[in-house]
Amino acid sequence: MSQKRPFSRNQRVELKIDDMAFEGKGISRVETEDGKYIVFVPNTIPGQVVSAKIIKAKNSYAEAKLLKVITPSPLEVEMPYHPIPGAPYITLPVEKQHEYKKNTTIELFRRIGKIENAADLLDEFMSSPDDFHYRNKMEYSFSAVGYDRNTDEEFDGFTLGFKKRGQWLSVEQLKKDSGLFDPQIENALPAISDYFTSRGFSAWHGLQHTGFCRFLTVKRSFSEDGLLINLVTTSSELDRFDKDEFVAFMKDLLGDRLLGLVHTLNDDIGDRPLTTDGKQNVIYGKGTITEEICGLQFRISLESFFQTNPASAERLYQKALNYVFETEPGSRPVVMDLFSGTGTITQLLAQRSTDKEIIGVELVPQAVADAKKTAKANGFDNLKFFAADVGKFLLEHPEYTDKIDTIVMDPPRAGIAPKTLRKVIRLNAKRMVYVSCNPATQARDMVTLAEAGYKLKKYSLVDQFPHTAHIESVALFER
Ligand SMILES: C[S@@+](CC[C@H](N)C(=O)[O-])C[C@H]1O[C@@H](n2cnc3c(N)ncnc32)[C@H](O)[C@@H]1O
Repeated sequence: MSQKRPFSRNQRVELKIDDMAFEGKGISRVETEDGKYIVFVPNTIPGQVVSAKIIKAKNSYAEAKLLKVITPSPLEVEMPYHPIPGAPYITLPVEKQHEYKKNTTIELFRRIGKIENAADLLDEFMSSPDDFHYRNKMEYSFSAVGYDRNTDEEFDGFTLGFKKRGQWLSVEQLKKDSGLFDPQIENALPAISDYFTSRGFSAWHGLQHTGFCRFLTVKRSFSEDGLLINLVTTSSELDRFDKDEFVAFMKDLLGDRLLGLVHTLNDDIGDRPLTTDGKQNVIYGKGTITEEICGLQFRISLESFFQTNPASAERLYQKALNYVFETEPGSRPVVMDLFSGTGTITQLLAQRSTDKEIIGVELVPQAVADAKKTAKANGFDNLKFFAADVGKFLLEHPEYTDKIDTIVMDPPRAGIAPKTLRKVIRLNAKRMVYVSCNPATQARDMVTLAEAGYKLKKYSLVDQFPHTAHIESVALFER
């Protein structure tokens, strides 16, 4: 039934949040003459009263952007951390976050994936081994335009921290640990800011394209208990920058935990830390770190992709592997890992499946090169990696049809392109284990798989990113 829209675009409204939908979208049910009208407000918590701006107004619902929380929810608890845009639900107890993530994903699989018994097929909801300080990388921005969360105002001044939610210019100075990453480096950010301001260095101004300090990106190895830091600057004030003094300062701050310090020169106006022209110098220690997952060693450079919460990724992978190996392995000779990235799953498959040919297919050549290197270092020689688009690869290799018992696939957030999924189906595998960082696209793909005779047997959900809206899913399909 259509009704009159109670709100128009750009209107500022005050809303009480009643419930939560998939992806952590707060739901406000507004009383109108025609009944209840729904407004979705991402980054809000049931029970909050918020000020929001309508960005889309349809007859049946509207979407709004959070401007400010006016009254907190009775569900929220005090946190000792600096609030950041990347952790909008940190004040909601983790058990409550799990409840919302679980219920909204079940509902999504029911509604979009057409899985009527989605609640019964949930095998396990797995929490992250650590609910706090679980991340292994963070990117901080320097800015000449600051943001003050208390007054909600911008000001001219040197800051180092995270950008204000939803925009790219102003940055709020991170004053202490955010609860997500490494407390030692985050508690030290004010001192790093002071280091540069006391020596008269300027911060990047995103509109004027001027300034020296641009980004501080940090990678952390849990197994080495150390940090690899990349300072990104322009060349504008380079003649005054004393690298040795900066190294000494950082060593003093971090001690033995400083594994490497890289200085990247980036004069591009684009808002990205890494440049393409290679002006990167290791000014202290080493330029890569290593991490361990399920007993395998991975070398991580500044550029390479690696799971952001390794301890939780380990649980996710173990679950995926259990789904692959819990049924009778079958006699077909090939196992395929599609969208294989840096080859983590491929190598874990090789650990447990020595008599099969194991194939990884991944689009990004750099990731494939990393995968080959780590596979060699970990002693696997029954692996083949192809740098190719999955759809194109399958078109060019019809010989794998009927040769596979199990396909593992871990596509990006956008899911699997419909044409590519049809090619995967044509391989005629007996089982598919589908790992997804976006259950919304996985739900869409479930419909295509069901039409092709692949029945969802069970799935597990993994809370890889506590305090955010994200949830990972691993699902087993059988023909
Ligand atoms: C979620 S990641 C998979 C991570 C991988 N399992 C790992 O542990 O490193 C998805 C991967 O799919 C790759 N990708 C995206 N589109 C692709 C395509 N059309 N064909 C092949 N790979 C693709 C991305 O580059 C990315 O590495």
